[in-house]
Amino acid sequence: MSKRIDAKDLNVYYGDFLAVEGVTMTIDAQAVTAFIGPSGCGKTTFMRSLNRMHEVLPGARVSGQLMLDGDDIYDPAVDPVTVRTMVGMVFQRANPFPTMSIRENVLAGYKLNGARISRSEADDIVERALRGANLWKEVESRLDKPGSSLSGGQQQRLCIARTIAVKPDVILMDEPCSALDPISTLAVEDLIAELKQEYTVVIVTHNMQQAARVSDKTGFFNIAGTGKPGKLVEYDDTSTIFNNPRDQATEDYVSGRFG
Ligand SMILES: Nc1ncnc2c1ncn2[C@@H]1O[C@H](COP(=O)(O)OP(=O)(O)OP(=O)(O)O)[C@@H](O)[C@H]1O
Repeated sequence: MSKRIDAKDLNVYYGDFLAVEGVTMTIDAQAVTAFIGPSGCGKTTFMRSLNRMHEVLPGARVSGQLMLDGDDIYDPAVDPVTVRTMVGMVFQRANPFPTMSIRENVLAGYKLNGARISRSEADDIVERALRGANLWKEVESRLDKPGSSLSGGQQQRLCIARTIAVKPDVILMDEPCSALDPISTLAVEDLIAELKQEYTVVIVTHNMQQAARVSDKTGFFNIAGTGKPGKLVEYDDTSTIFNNPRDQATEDYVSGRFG
C-alpha cells in the first residue's frame, strides 16, 4: 500500500553539524517525487532520515516531525527496523549479496526479518517481486545463479525486487541510475513509472532530464555556502519547477547555470 509522508520542520544533524534545516513538505502517495540540488545540499541526508537510516551513524539524529500516513515514525515506541521494512531503500550502486543466488537475494528481506515461509510461498514472492521489477523474463530460467552474474542494470532491478518483496509502502532511491548505461537507465525509469501505481517513490537524482521524465513533484534543495545547512528552497509540480519556478536559484539550477 502506498503511503503519504509529511515532514514538519525537520532538522537533520551529524553530531553538532546541522546538515538539513527546517524541511516541511508532503510527499504524495502513488506518485514519484524527485529531490534535486547541488552536491552537499543534503538530498541524501534528508532521504535517509525518511526511513531512519540516518540514525545508524554515531551522533546522527533528527528533530522535528515525520509522519507516515499520520503515524509518527520517530515515536519512541516505533521500532526502526519496522520503519525500514515499510520504507525501503535502493542505493546508487546495485548491491546484491554476491554469494546468494538471484532467488535468495529476492528473499533476503524475509530471511533478515526471521520470517518462516513455505517453499511455495517463497516461489510466489520471488515471481511477484521479479515481475514487479520487470526482471522475471530475463532471469526465470536461472534463479539459482548468483546475483552477481547479472548485468549492472539487471542487478539494480534485482535490488528493486528485493525491496518490493517485503511489500513496502514507500521506495526511496538514491541516484539509482548513476552507475547504469543509457539502456539500463531507461529500463529502471520505465520501472519507476510502473512502481508509482503501488508505491510512494522518492528519488534523488543529479540528472535533470531524469527528474523531468520520471517525477510528478520535484523538491529543489540548496545551500547558502560550505558548512551551512541545506534547505528545501522550492517544492512543486515537476512541470512548474522546470518551466516556471518561483525562485531565481531554482531557475538557475534547472537551466544549468550552477551546480
Ligand atoms: N557521515 C557524515 N558525517 C558528517 N557529515 C556528513 C556525512 N554525510 C554527509 N555529511 C555532510 O552533510 C551535508 C549533506 O550531504 P549529503 O550527502 O546529504 O548531500 P547531497 O545533496 O546528497 O550531495 P551529493 O549530491 O553530492 O550526493 C554535506 O555537508 C556533507 O558533507
